[in-house]
Amino acid sequence: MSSFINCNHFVLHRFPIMAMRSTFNYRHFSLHISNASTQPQAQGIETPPRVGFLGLGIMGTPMAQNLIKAGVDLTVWNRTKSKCDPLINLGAKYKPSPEEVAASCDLTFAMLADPQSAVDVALGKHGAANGIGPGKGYVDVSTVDVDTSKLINGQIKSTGALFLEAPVSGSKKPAEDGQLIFLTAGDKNLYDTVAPFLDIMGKSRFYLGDVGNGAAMKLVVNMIMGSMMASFSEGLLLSEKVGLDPKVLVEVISQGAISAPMYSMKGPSMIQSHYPTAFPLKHQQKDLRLALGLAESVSQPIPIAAAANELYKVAKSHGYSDEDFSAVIEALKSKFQHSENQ
Ligand SMILES: NC(=O)C1=CN([C@@H]2O[C@H](COP(=O)(O)OP(=O)(O)OC[C@H]3O[C@@H](n4cnc5c(N)ncnc54)[C@H](OP(=O)(O)O)[C@@H]3O)[C@@H](O)[C@H]2O)C=CC1
Ligand SMILES: O=CCCC(=O)O
Repeated sequence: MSSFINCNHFVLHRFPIMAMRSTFNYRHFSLHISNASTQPQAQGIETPPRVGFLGLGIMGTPMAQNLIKAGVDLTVWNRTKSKCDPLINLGAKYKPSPEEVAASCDLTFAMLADPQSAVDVALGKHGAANGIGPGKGYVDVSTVDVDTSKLINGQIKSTGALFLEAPVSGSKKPAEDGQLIFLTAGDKNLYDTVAPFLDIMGKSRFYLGDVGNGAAMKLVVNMIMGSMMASFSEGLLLSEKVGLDPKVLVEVISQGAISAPMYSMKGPSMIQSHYPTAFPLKHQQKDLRLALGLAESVSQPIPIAAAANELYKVAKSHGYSDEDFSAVIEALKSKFQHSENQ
């Protein structure tokens, strides 16, 4: 049913999602969360774990839905309460603060917009850290920078709980289909404990060692993606300007060495100036900004990503923040290039 591939110290566990869903039974799941300062809790006792989910945006909602559909005992919270309602209708419980979610659950996942919101929800006034403690775990699946992840890790660990960072590769559709890729780092014990839940929401998971490595991996991946999308945008517009059919360009690319699913998925709608949001442009620009900080921290030049970041900033300034990141092409259209040069 599963295969284990060892790549040096990185271990990739692959489980076909359907196989996982058919074999996962939370009623027979034993919770083993321990660290140096705590004894294993409920070890050997078949306890249905209570799972919390904080942050029900584009990604958090389908991830939480998949947990509910798999039979997980789920408690949700979101800053805008109305986004909890569809999940409550599916059977989720609700608590009015991250603190109360963490206090009432064994494991708490968080899927927040950016570093500031991740810190606020984890460490703020009624944040999860106030309700968490020994025998519990906190899994932050948001895309944040290394320092933010380490800050949250330190505060969560100081309560006696365990911490795992687990940002995801894959967008809205993979989230809906339970096909995300988890880039995890932190407490290995917690990683092992949450693996069945990651396998409900995703198709693969990487354990990358110390806290910060998951955040860094995610930022490198999204740095590449942001630059690819900017370059693709230039190609689409250039092809059109020289009298080529951009639809044919998309087809040519799809058959060659630079083929990527992203181009085939986003190209046709970009040609029609249509950007249905899967990954908001503001989040792609946030990731490029954070990747630039990461590169700065080790004096690594990333001029292509720096140039791409400027384009996303232009697109944001013209109102495309909440559209899909493929709307970066708008920043290259003459109307905006002209106004930027004035
Ligand atoms: N969309 C995508 O394709 C992917 C996104 N990601 C990453 O996942 C994370 C979530 O992305 P996505 O779901 O698309 O984003 P959304 O913008 O759809 O959702 C953001 C979530 O964060 C909450 N939030 C924002 N600010 C605060 C705050 N100050 N306090 C409390 N909650 C807050 C929002 O609450 P509210 O509803 O009240 O606004 C919402 O639940 C981001 O880090 C993103 O970079 C990773 C992979 C793919
Ligand atoms: O962070 C967003 C990633 C989107 C994707 O991997 O398709």
